Amino acid sequence: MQWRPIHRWLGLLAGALALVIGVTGLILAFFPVRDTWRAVPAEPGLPVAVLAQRATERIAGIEEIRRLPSGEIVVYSFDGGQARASRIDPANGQVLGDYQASAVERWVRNLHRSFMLDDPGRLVAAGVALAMLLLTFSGILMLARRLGGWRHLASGRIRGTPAQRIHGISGRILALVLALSSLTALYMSATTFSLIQADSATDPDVMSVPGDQPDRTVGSLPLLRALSTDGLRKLSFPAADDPEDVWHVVTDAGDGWIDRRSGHVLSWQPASTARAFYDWVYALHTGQGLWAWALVLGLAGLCLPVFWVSGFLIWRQGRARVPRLADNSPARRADTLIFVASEGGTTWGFAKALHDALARNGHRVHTAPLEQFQVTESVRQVFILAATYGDGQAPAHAARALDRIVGQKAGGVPVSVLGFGDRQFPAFCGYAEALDRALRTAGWPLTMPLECIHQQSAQQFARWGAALSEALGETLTLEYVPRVPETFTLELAERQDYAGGPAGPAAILRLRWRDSGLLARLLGRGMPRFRAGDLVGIVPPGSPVPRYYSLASGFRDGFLEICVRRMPDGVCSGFLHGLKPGDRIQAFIKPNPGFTLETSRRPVVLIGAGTGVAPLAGFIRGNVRKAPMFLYFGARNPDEDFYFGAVIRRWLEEGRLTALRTAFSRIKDGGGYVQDALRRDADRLRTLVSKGAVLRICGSRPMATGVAEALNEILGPLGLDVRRLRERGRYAEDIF
Ligand SMILES: Cc1cc2nc3c(=O)[nH]c(=O)nc-3n(C[C@H](O)[C@H](O)[C@H](O)COP(=O)(O)O)c2cc1C
Repeated sequence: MQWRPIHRWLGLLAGALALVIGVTGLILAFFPVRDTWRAVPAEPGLPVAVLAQRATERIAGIEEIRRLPSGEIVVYSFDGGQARASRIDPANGQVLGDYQASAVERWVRNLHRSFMLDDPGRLVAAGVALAMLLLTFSGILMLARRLGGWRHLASGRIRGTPAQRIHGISGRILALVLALSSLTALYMSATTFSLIQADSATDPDVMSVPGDQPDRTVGSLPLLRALSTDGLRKLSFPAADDPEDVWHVVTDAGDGWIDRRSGHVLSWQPASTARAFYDWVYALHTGQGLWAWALVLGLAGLCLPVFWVSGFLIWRQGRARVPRLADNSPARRADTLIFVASEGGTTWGFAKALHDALARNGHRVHTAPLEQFQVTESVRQVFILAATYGDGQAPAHAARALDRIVGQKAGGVPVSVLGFGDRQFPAFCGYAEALDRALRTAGWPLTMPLECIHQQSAQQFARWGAALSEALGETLTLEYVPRVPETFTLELAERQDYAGGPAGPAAILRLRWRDSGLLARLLGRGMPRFRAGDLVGIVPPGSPVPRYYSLASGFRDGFLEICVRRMPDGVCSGFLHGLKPGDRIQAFIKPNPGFTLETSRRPVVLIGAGTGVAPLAGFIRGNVRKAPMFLYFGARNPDEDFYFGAVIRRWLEEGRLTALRTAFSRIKDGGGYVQDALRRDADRLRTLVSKGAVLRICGSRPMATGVAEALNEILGPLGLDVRRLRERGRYAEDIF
């Protein structure tokens, strides 16, 4: 089932009406709280007879006494030609004031129940409740999928634009409340339209036995003396002008009818389960008598506008991410098909480059989302470009695409898969692999073997393009220009320069941003939240291609810090090294969810070399809770390239860093390389890993390979290795 379009369209349409229901619901939730606040409840165990006796002594012409869910006692009377409803003090029957729902309350309630349109409006409101139920259900399914399965639903970190995070986080918190509100609303609508019977019992045919005796006083009626006010709902008095009329008492336990003269119980009907159920449904929906729950309901009402606006923004942002394909041939006429599975939209950029290159060569190319996979007669070749999400799963829109592909009979047309993923994740390009496996098993031929592109590498894509050119025997020029997301301005606040040794100088740059306001943030235009270990993309002047640097600070630190080595002929590093305090640059954030650290009390082992220490320094800086953190740092010479050295020592004193082990390769007795430092500390590392430690490695590829080899040796006795730690999400690398 394709939940995304259902969720989107229901959300946009029914969501607008749900706004009215949400806002009025928020206002209505206030009344149960006020009622509970105002109520003067009866003392526990007060017999109904005593309460009624006290009331009759103070008020003439009583017709009915009600106990409201808030505990308030209200007496309805008719005296001197005037009907009144009075709140009384059950301790003495004294009138506390009139009881009347305010005009505002009635107006809001009518709007909430029926949009002021009586029965047709009630039907629409029921439709909205049904839509809300479907929205909650589809939203939770989509969220579970996005987070990599049901087990991550409660605790998985929701990433994305501020709108996506607001939508997901508030949805996760309130899904249950919204589902319950919708279900209870539907049940109540069904009883209103008599589709369900709320109370199956019918009143017995009873009357008071005629006679000359006078009426018994209410205080002397045995049933009412036995019943407690705690369970009272209402007590109807017999009409003065009808000698056959009876007392009728309604309690949580059941209904009783009493002879007005003898005081005998004429009939007792225990409360039906249907009524008890309806009462629960009513209380759950309205919060009547459950003031704390009413507050939760109010919060849910408040969230509806937030949902709607954030959902609308997500829809708009999603549309903006998919590039326009000027010459997309109709599927039935195309000779080449390109199918795309993408969550964040970047894979579409690669698809467009392939589409344009093939179209330039005279192919009739049709590009579409993967769930539309269908190979028509005119087709000669098919390409699938697929990103992986969650735990090796499909992007949400393509969740059912694999079933669809498996369900189709293999033809002779070659289908090639190009995967997009990130090596940080244990299931690197897991979805592309699954697609490729399914296609091969089904017998589809291929033009190109499966290739997996790491972190949207333009170079890797170009290499794949060159191989494709060769395989097709035609010259293909893939012009992939990364779509640079909306950028923001950063201003250099300060810089710290290091000699850096033979590899060239390096600098730590601290940059600041100007606050862009909430609206801009919601629209995805402001300074996004980021965490140490995420990446900042910087677009140097005169180049369309951004370069990425690991972040040594988090948003909460109030600045953005990176450590940049000046590369020979490096366009971006040269530009950054030329910056002076006060100079401005354009940048954007690229989340690096596989690498950033979740807050926990687990020990953390950080291993890095050279400028690779930057994100690790960011983790230590953010360790305000002082979880056990161990840094293994490798450099050449402490005087040249011990980046962050001074501040790391300070963090060590403050307890943000538990222990520091350094290895300097170019000085005498410096300790060699970082992997040598690991081997020297093997016992401690084994203890930490057996306590559940999480490892983060950052630096060059040769360093990462050396570290992985050393750790495999060290962890061997524990029956563990890097691969297994990676699979368990405890080992991640950031390699440059
Ligand atoms: C929340 C999240 C989960 C991810 N999970 C995986 C994964 O399990 N395996 C993988 O190889 N890549 C994973 N990635 C990386 C993306 O697949 C990769 O960045 C891809 O290029 C995104 O393409 P898109 O922008 O078209 O969706 C994940 C990215 C995010 C943001």
